[in-house]
Amino acid sequence: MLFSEHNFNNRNRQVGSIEVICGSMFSGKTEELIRRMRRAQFAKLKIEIFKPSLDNRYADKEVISHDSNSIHSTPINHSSAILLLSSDTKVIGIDEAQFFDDELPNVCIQLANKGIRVIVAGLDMDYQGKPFGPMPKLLAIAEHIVKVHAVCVQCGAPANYSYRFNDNKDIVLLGEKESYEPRCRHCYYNLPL
Ligand SMILES: Nc1ncnc2c1ncn2[C@@H]1O[C@H](COP(=O)(O)OP(=O)(O)O)[C@@H](O)[C@H]1O
Ligand SMILES: Cc1cn([C@H]2C[C@H](O)[C@@H](COP(=O)(O)O)O2)c(=O)[nH]c1=O
Ligand SMILES: [Zn+2]
Repeated sequence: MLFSEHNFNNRNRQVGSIEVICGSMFSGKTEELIRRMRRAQFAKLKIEIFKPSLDNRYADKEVISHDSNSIHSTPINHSSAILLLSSDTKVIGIDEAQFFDDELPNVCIQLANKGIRVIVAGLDMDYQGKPFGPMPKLLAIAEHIVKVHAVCVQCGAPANYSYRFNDNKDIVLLGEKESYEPRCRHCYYNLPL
């Protein structure tokens, strides 16, 4: 099993954990997060999903995938709000984790140590191919990691990078297909054939 849906140990204690879903844009991170959260709902577990309030691309109170799948979420300004807003919750989902503050890994540790299953989705790299925000720390502390891949729009290979085709140099620049496309290593770095 890639991740643990049964969060009880053999002493029947509830055991928390941290799962990370990472990859480029359009790789299916949000779809995978929604899939896992829905399965937890089917298991009648109390769930909560959080996203950074700066990511208001499609909707304020929903996480929406590029395929228009959606699930209710709570926008927050700082990761510490998750600790206040998640009483009795058994499974917590966090989308667009790359935009959160550096406290997010600590918050996830506190939640997991309380027995909560924490599922985090985010871009591992920014458009420059550099580690993005708190993602490297989250990957280091996670029990379970899955890296998903989009399809390179240039050549059809699995894509690991988010290529930005405008001149804006800010690390944070919300956008979709008008500004970004997923690319494989060859096409991202324009390597010779
Ligand atoms: N180049 C592409 N490769 C893969 N999926 C793509 C591509 N372009 C659009 N999509 C769509 O994006 C969906 C994944 O969306 P989403 O889960 O929101 O991705 P992420 O959260 O990783 O950006 C796919 O199921 C597919 O419908
Ligand atoms: C690479 C990169 C992306 N962003 C922004 C663009 C989108 O608004 C989100 C990523 O969304 P997705 O669900 O993973 O498709 O992040 C950015 O601000 N800076 C970047 O370098
Ligand atoms: Zn390619």
